[in-house]
Amino acid sequence: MNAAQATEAARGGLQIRGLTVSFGSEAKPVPIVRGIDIDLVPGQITGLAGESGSGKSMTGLAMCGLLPAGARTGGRIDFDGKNLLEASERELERTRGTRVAMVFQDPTASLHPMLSIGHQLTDHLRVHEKIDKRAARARAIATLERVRVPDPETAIKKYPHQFSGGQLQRIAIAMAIICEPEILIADEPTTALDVTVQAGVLRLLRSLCDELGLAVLLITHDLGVMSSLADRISVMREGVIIEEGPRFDVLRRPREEYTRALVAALPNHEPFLDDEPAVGTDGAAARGTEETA
Ligand SMILES: Nc1ncnc2c1ncn2[C@@H]1O[C@H](COP(=O)(O)OP(=O)(O)OP(=O)(O)O)[C@@H](O)[C@H]1O
Repeated sequence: MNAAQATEAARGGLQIRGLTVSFGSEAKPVPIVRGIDIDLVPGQITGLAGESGSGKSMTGLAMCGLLPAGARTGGRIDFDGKNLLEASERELERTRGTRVAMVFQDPTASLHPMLSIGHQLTDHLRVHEKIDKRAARARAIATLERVRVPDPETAIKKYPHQFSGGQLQRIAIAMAIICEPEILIADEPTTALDVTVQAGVLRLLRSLCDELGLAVLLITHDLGVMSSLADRISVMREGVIIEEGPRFDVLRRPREEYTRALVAALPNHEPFLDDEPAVGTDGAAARGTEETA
């Protein structure tokens, strides 16, 4: 580790530098991510916005060592003094789900349909921590409480099909945070949800970020989602970050034509143009009423 990396490691969070992801052969590479920099800071939500196919998900997957077979990477993903791109599969297994966790668009992707919620939460915990069954059950209940799943004592006995989409996403978030990770990557976490429950899940992410000091990467094509949540926003286009900055700078004074078009396309973008932010960068809205549907 050089001096600069040692300083970053001491600061915590995660730093992506010059990340590239490509497919195809070495002779004919198809670049997907073309040398991007992103900082994930404890207690902050970093938004990664951009249209479909711009490389957002590949960026998130690279951070977890979950890129599809055939993907080639370059650059660095520095976490705790190590470049995750050079980590062995064993090291990645130890990190993934415990220190760097991911939530996907479809919560059922991280839940087994035939196992009770309690079984899945405690199994996941006990794979990674030396903890007896009773203590694991208590942690599962406490984590479900933290993500505002009603009646956790009953919920742990139920199966995924017995919950609504919004509740399932909360349970998937519980799976992601039960081992107390430092980094949470949320890839389109509300895209599949009914609009009436989206806001509640987003507020939950904000409050977890604030309460647990999580460094969150929020990936979404929907700039509207960022507008109420992210501290900083990076806008990605064709594998490149074309604009980056504090949320209200990016939304109110976009420098790039592409970002301006994204902002203009929002159905109701007036709040971002107000002098007073609709939601403070300190996550004020997150502390408001939180529906749990
Ligand atoms: N296994 C693969 N081989 C080759 N190209 C791939 C593979 N998987 C994904 N891609 C390409 O990588 C590009 C970026 O995909 P990515 O999923 O990161 O985009 P995105 O910005 O997250 O968009 P979306 O919101 O649609 O998921 C896409 O053009 C896709 O076709």
